[in-house]
Amino acid sequence: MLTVAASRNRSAPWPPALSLRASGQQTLLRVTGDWGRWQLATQVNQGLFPQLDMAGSEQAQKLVYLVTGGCGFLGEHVVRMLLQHEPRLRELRVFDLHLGPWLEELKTGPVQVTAIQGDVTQAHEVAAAVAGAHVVIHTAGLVDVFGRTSPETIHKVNVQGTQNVIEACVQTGTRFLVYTSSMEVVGPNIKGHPFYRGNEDTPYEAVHKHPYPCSKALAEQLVLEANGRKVCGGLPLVTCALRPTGIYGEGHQIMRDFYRQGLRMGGRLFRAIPASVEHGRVYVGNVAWMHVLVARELERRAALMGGQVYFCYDHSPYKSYEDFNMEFLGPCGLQLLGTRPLLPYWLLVLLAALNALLQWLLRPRLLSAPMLNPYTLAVANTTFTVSTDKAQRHFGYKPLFSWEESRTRTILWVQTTEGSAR
Ligand SMILES: NC(=O)c1ccc[n+]([C@@H]2O[C@H](COP(=O)([O-])OP(=O)(O)OC[C@H]3O[C@@H](n4cnc5c(N)ncnc54)[C@H](O)[C@@H]3O)[C@@H](O)[C@H]2O)c1
Ligand SMILES: CC(C)CCC[C@@H](C)[C@H]1CC[C@H]2[C@@H]3[C@H](O)C=C4C[C@@H](O)CC[C@]4(C)[C@H]3CC[C@]12C
Repeated sequence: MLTVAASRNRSAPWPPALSLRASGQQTLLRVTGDWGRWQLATQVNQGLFPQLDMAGSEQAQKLVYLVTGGCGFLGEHVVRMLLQHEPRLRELRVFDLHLGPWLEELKTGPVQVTAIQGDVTQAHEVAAAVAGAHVVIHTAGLVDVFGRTSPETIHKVNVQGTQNVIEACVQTGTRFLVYTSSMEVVGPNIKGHPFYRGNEDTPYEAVHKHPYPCSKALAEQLVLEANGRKVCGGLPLVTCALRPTGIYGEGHQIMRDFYRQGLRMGGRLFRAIPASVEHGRVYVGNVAWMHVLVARELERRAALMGGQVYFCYDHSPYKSYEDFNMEFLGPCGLQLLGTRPLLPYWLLVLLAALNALLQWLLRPRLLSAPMLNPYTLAVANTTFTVSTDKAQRHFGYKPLFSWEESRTRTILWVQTTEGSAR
């Protein structure tokens, strides 16, 4: 018999903990949450759902994986996905500048989870973490399009950090490197050219000025050029890069910010971008799943996949940035007002420029950075969507989560994490 139990405790009254039990004995599925996080802690790591293990549980647990940035928005999903779907794992190293407390709960399963507090800009720390790993999934990065961090720091973390990861692989003999790149490596470009449902081979003039896309483009290039380099022991390094579009899902900070902003404005948001501008989005669970599959298949299909780039995609609908957000914020009680932008575009451009000027004048004293600046406006206002099947052709990727599931999970997350804020 299956029972579902909900519990609330005084110190963390929301969200409630839900558990699914078989015959009143063993907990099969536990959904917990705390004030800042939505956590889905399945017991797959403890061997209760062997049928979910996609790679066949008969294989010995022998592999060591390292996930850099493993405590970030995407990184946490990659870590949890690996524990669920990579039965050959013996040890999972989670490397991050800031370690999350949720890592503790993962340490009780059969896979050794090793938390490593470290900085990718420190070559010796990276080399120590990489030594002995079979696969490195490099998601660590500084994601800043709001001008909170200096261009030098963004370059140091995203480019020098990636170079350190590559050199560590070469020095220590690690052969498989998966890099989390970004759609921003391609575009939108500074000329505002649309990229309409393009694929990895669609010609596009990729010209950047902003430090974030520049750094991601350089880092991706380093990773791809490193493919085939001889690592310690003489075998070739196999690398590839995944390019997510705008990721959404449980833990997405910007979605949370929009929700809070809507609540502050009495449940209303005002349309700023025309509904006809399509912005590519992909569910975090599917992006994580792509990382797991690439990491698994890179050895067997090295000749095909080495040095390749793959957009991350799923069945999320093509919509404008704001209309897409409303798929989640609508069911949470927010309304997007206007079928057309409230302000004329020239005024938005002016406001964005004013924000940038103020930020420049007040630096380094300005602690919070506005969402609207010339760069974010250009990205939100330029069509950029992908339509491709390259990942399916090369390594059999199919989205693990349907659009309905991705949507439901995201709505639940917004409701639970922000329930207390109302
Ligand atoms: N969020 C998106 O929409 C999106 C889209 C495309 C690509 N990406 C890429 O995905 C990756 C993860 O992004 P995210 O959205 O999860 O961002 P995030 O900020 O949530 O995660 C990044 C993680 O990297 C860690 N990190 C930062 N600097 C570090 C350093 N010097 N040393 C070690 N760790 C460090 C952070 O502590 C954080 O945990 C990034 O490389 C980003 O460029 C993100
Ligand atoms: C004009 C305002 C009303 C809206 C501003 C929205 C803006 C903050 C959003 C729009 C598009 C977003 C980016 C996009 O989803 C893709 C990426 C790629 C990824 O590598 C990093 C994040 C980033 C740049 C998103 C940042 C937030 C953006 C610009």
